[in-house]
Amino acid sequence: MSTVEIDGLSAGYRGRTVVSEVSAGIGSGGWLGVIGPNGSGKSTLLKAVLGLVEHTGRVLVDGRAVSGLRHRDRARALGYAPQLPQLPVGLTVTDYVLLGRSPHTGLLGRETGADLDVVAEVLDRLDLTRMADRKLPTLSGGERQRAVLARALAQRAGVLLLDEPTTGLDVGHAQELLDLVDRLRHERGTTVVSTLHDLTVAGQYAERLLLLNGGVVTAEGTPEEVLTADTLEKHYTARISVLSAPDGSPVVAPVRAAGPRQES
Ligand SMILES: Nc1ncnc2c1ncn2[C@@H]1O[C@H](COP(=O)(O)OP(=O)(O)OP(=O)(O)O)[C@@H](O)[C@H]1O
Repeated sequence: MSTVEIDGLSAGYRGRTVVSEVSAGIGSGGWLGVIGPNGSGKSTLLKAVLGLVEHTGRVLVDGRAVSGLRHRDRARALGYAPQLPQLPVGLTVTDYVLLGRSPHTGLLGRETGADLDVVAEVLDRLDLTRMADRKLPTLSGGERQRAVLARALAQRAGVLLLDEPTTGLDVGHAQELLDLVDRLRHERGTTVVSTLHDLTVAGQYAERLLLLNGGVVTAEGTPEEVLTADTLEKHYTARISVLSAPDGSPVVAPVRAAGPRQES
């Protein structure tokens, strides 16, 4: 159960600003989807929320400035699954996911039975139990991606920051993972901020979407408000139709350029 307030957040690398003046508020148990074309600043925005890159502006979790939190408290408040994590080669899946428990372990850093229970539950929910003893480099891309998520979920933070969590996952595992995150938000009030490239999926899960282009917010609102053909064609430089799913949610369909088709 955590609220997040992002206030005038700008961020960049070596003096070059790549995210400018982003503000957004997310209520407890809310899901903000951050969308935008490649290089628009989505990952940088998540890293700035975590305080991992140079930034100005404020991020408040439950009214407390993230910049003022000690490392351990920050890790209890914010769980993070990066897009391209460095995976320690020697660790098994269980050892790696246990790292997510480190903000909760005692001074001696020893895990308890309760920590192991959390890890076992997360592995089960992400369909990783069969691989619990495997070394990370032996996993497929999609299995590795799920292990990264498992570690973030094991942190049991009030806020989850997920950077492209479904990259490399087949449609079934992607759905399973997003359904799991959705359940956490309903069961525990976990607040979610995620980047997502699949715009239809972004609209299915996020309550609100924030569209970045060139590091600035170019649209913000409900999926129905943001996922319009006009807005997407303009900001993605793409040909797009927005259809309506049986439940009324937007389906973003790319449209092939007119031209001769290869006949068989
Ligand atoms: N470590 C870095 N050092 C310097 N520039 C960086 C660094 N990381 C990202 N950038 C630059 O910042 C800009 C925003 O990158 P970012 O990764 O935030 O975009 P993104 O929207 O997440 O992109 P994608 O959809 O391709 O993952 C890009 O121009 C990128 O080249």
